[in-house]
Amino acid sequence: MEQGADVRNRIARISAHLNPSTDHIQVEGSSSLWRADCRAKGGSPGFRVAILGAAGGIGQPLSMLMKMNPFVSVLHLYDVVNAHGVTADISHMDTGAVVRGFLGQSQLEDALTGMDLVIIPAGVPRKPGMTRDDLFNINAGIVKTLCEGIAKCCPKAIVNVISNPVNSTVPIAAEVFKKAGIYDPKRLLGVTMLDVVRANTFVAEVLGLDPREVIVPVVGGHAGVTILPLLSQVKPPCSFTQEETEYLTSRIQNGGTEVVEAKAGAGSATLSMAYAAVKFADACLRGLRGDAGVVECAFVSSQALGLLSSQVTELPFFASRVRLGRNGVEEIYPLGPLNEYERVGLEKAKKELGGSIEKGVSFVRK
Ligand SMILES: NC(=O)c1ccc[n+]([C@@H]2O[C@H](COP(=O)([O-])OP(=O)(O)OC[C@H]3O[C@@H](n4cnc5c(N)ncnc54)[C@H](O)[C@@H]3O)[C@@H](O)[C@H]2O)c1
Ligand SMILES: O=C(O)C[C@H](O)C(=O)O
Repeated sequence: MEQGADVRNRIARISAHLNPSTDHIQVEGSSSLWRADCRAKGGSPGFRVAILGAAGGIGQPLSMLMKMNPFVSVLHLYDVVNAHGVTADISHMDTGAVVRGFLGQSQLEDALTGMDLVIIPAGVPRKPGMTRDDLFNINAGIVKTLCEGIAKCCPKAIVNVISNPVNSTVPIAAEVFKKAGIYDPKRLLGVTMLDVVRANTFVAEVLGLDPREVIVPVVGGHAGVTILPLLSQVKPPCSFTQEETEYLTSRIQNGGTEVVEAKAGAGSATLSMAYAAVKFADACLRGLRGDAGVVECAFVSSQALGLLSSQVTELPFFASRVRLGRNGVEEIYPLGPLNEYERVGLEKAKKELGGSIEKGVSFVRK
């Protein structure tokens, strides 16, 4: 049995590692004290993950799901509102990760220091009648500021950008990192997983299959015609009529708008996005851990591997199937054989994508 003085000493040692306003660790008996002590020193195995925009519609369910992820040992929840409320709530879940909350710009650096993976769902969502590009004026500045913090505090972290318009916010992040001299294209990934999740679901419906059995590669970008599902490469192998192809392509490209309209002014996809973001983050962590054969679609620099020969298109960024590993993107797969319908779609996608990328680049360079 520990004596009173020993317990007090332990509390004093733990306190030295904790911020009482942000850390939520149960301190009851000697065994829980010991656990808290180990974790406060980063003693438990696993990755350190920060979510920026953690109190939002995506941020909250994403935080909850990341708290359930067995690869996560430390979870930092940052927002400009309600970060501590969400943190207190999530910290009561009896899973392994230690959760800490950070509120407002003055705590951004503490939120980011030492992180292995940073997920960014911060920013405003669409309302009916808006395009994702209509969010640029507000979200570009938010992403820029957050990435400046990443460059300073965790330059080696893998960064998952969710904030729209992804086709522009990822180039913004790249430019910020270049300016800071820490840009590693392998570590910056735009999250297009929701397009894949939707494509798997809609294709499975048409084929009468379980969506978990279906894999649809979706390439290009994350807005309207830039979302290019490759229905000729669906697994398991199958074929579609022209009518099915047109229906599926249009439904996948307009999936976001379908949700925005159904929510009728109350925002855009949050729950399915949190699911998709966690699926993607989990893949990034499995890659970091050294698992083999982790392949997902993501919007990445076409030169992520520093080899012009690996460039999928002439554009500087493009969503492709990528293999994830210890350094982030380890391999970018070529588009593979496209049918005529997909070749036409690719040309449309590239035209729009080029302008969106350029808009992001010049926002930082101006
Ligand atoms: N990539 C995708 O597939 C995809 C899917 C759905 C939504 N999105 C995008 O994700 C973003 C967030 O959507 P949402 O529904 O969660 O919105 P939301 O408004 O519900 O939440 C956004 C959160 O960001 C926070 N925030 C704002 N400025 C911030 C800053 N400077 N630093 C930190 N946090 C800040 C807000 O306080 C809020 O909590 C939107 O831009 C939306 O378009 C992307
Ligand atoms: O459609 C939106 O504005 C949000 C997101 O990009 C989505 O695809 O659901």
